[in-house]
Amino acid sequence: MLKGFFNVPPAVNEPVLNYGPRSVERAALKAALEAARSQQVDIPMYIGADEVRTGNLKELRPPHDHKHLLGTFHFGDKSHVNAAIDAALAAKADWENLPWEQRAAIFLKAADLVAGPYRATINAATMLGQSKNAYQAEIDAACEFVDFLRFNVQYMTEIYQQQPPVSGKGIWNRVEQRPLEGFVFALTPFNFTAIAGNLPASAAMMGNVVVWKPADTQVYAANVIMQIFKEAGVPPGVINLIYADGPEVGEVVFNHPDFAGIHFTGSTGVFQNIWQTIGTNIHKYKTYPRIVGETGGKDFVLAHPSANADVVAVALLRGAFEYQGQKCSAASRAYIPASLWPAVKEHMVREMATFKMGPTEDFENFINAVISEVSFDKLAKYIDDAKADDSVELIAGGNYDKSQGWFIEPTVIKVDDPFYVTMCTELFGPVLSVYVYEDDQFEQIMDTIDKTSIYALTGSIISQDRYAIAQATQRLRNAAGNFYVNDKPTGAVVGQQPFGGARGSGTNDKAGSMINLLRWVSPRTIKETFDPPKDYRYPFLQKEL
Ligand SMILES: NC(=O)c1ccc[n+]([C@@H]2O[C@H](COP(=O)([O-])OP(=O)(O)OC[C@H]3O[C@@H](n4cnc5c(N)ncnc54)[C@H](O)[C@@H]3O)[C@@H](O)[C@H]2O)c1
Ligand SMILES: N[C@@H](CCC=O)C(=O)O
Repeated sequence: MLKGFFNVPPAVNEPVLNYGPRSVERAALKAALEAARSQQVDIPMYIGADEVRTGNLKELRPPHDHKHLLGTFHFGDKSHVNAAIDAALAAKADWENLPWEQRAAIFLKAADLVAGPYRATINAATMLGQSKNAYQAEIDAACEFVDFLRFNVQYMTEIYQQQPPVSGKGIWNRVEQRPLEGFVFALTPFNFTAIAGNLPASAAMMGNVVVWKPADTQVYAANVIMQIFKEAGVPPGVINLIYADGPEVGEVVFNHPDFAGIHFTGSTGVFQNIWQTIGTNIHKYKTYPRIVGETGGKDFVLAHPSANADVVAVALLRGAFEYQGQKCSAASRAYIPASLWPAVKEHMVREMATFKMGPTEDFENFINAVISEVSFDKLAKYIDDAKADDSVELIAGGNYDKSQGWFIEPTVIKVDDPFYVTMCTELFGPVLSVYVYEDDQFEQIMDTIDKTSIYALTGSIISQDRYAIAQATQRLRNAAGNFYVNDKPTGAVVGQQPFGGARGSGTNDKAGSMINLLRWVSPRTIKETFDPPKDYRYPFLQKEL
């Protein structure tokens, strides 16, 4: 066995490629898209060393082209959840006893595979399966995924290096970071390929074994992630990928005595149900499970009267509509001073008329489809209700069409009531609600922002007045876990802006940071005494002479 204090290559952010006309990366991506469209994949579950095919097939179709079949995946049931847990527990001893540098090597290799030979494949899968355009796929499936893997390896070494600062005379104090006893359950959302890969990988990196269930609408790219993990050398059973009905999986996982933790990203309601179930079952577990959940948002942009109207408009155009507003961080409520509104509105309406909407394979399309018919119908209903409401003014968009794909036109509505339903509820789509406040009501509007929704994920202040920036930073300190000054509220970068919100937005364990990795270990303190006493009597017990 190798012995040494090893350093890992310092993590740096993966450069974002630009996919401009005639670029090498654009050609590679176009070829990968064509290859993916020209075949139908048959996607198994991965349990232990086995690829499991049940014959209970579910179809995968691009959200922007629902007549095209990308392939099918094999849906499982409770027996497969149990099999995945058994496979994880069987792999546990070997995996947790593997020297940490070997685990590090596997995930560093996975990062290089994503950055290199799999880049076009994983981006193409994300573009087709989740309807992200080339740039949105690149910053997610390629760059953020690579960053998660490389930075987490570095944080892992930093965690292992943290040792008690003092060892008294004749004593050596040490801290060991044990993997959790049992298995970790990774439950991942549809909207970020990087998050889907990171939730199982971060727990596994720290020596845990994992059962991973992605969203049905993300299975197409999840399958590529699993191929990368396998090629990188993740041993069988360490990460088991299953597809089954969420509540059915939950019933098995949350009743299992070896359930040691959940790594969740998704909606607030689902997470709150999970937490409640875990609480009810707490006596069934061998250890108190770690509960990590990053959840929904109702993210705000606050413009101060001193703000530049173009900066505000661009923060909203990008923040609200990139990836069709399906980012937990998406700007979905804006507070604009009356003096600035005409210029902001003019800029937005003018530019939104230039948005092209359509399939991801046409690189001119800035806007693509929303993820599913369920999401489409929900968004269409909110738009219809808003159009029918006298207190709401339609500023832009408002149309939708499901004939080819789940297309919702980017929509801006202006509301008279700052607590109108679309100001409070997470819609998860390209609908931005704007409230125009009187210029002298800046302080009052911050109180309104703070109490409008249950969430506290991201938010922005846009201002050229430093006093206003300072005031908003202080007053809104609990309204967002990621706060932006003169920027849009989306696009956090691993290693630069650790990501996560509080209140109804999650446990704020900051994905892609040391804070998150600490949730997947259980420290053991070891005290060694070199010359232990051989008589129980302390000096004070001796008789005074
Ligand atoms: N805070 C963050 O970092 C962050 C990041 C990405 C997405 N999100 C949030 O995720 C949501 C969008 O993703 P989504 O639609 O995939 O979320 P979702 O909650 O519908 O699904 C998340 C996962 O939970 C599973 N699931 C759903 N219902 C379940 C149940 N009753 N029991 C067990 N499992 C169940 C799904 O199959 C999926 O794998 C939004 O609310 C968004 O804000 C948050
Ligand atoms: N981390 C991403 C959002 C992830 C949630 O969907 C961002 O900062 O935009």
